[in-house]
Amino acid sequence: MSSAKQKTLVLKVGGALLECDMGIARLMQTAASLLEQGKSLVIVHGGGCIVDKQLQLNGMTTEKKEGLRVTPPEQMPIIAGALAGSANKLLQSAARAAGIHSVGLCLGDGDLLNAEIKDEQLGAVGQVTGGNPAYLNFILAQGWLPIISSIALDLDGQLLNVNADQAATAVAKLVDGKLVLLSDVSGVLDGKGQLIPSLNAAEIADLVKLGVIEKGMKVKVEAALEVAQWMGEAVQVASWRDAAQMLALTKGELIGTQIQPQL
Ligand SMILES: Nc1ncnc2c1ncn2[C@@H]1O[C@H](COP(=O)(O)OP(=O)(O)O)[C@@H](O)[C@H]1O
Ligand SMILES: CC(=O)N[C@@H](CCC(=O)OP(=O)(O)O)C(=O)O
Repeated sequence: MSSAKQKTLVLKVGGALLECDMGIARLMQTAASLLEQGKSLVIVHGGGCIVDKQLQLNGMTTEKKEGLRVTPPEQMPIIAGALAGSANKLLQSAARAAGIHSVGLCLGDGDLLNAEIKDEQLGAVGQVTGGNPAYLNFILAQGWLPIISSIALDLDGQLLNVNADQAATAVAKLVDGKLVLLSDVSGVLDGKGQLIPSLNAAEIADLVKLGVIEKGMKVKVEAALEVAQWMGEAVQVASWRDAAQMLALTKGELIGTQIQPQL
């Protein structure tokens, strides 16, 4: 087996998946199939839609700046509850139903990854700093599936809200793994809604300038590009919604858009 095949696969899921029982079940079937093949797998998740709902139920308004949620510290208990609680346990529950032994974590568990305030104007939004893979490696060595939310702790113990694509990027780097970002679209789409099979840094910059790549997808491709550069291999952006892509993933085939490193 080549060393590339032995790399831990980090799958990031988020968005509307958390509101789609069929999508969650298919994701966990895919995970079960990868684990049966002896693959080492980590799931990192978001759940922006659950956060939106919980904040609304609590009479709070919310806004995003360039794809990142402005997080007033008083909203943090609700956001942490939505991501590290509701979303994380929803996925764990589906993992159990698919016969998977999982461990639900946030970025702060076992000091996996530390974080610091990213920008005072965004409030309690975290930017991941260094970490320690020991606890994650222990879980993986048992053959268990870590399911990690994007809630982090700073060195003083303050809870911080990290964008889940950026959290997945940091986890992939931590375990020197392969990263696949699964969203509700089949990959990065061009101005006509067609899938773009491959993108490099210059092409991404052009599409961002033209406004074709925006909002959450801008954060996603920039996170993907950072990991691709760091690892020297492509990061895939694809869809959890697409049954054919999920099947291809279990076969180790390339899916969605390949975000290419600069060689
Ligand atoms: N060029 C693009 N191609 C595909 N999706 C795009 C593009 N530009 C913006 N988007 C938006 O980005 C969304 C995916 O980002 P995001 O909502 O953050 O996903 P997730 O919550 O799954 O991480 C898509 O549903 C789409 O609305
Ligand atoms: C700072 C920031 O934006 N945090 C995100 C974390 C969750 C997330 O990224 O969820 P998706 O993957 O579903 O978008 C948020 O509060 O929505």
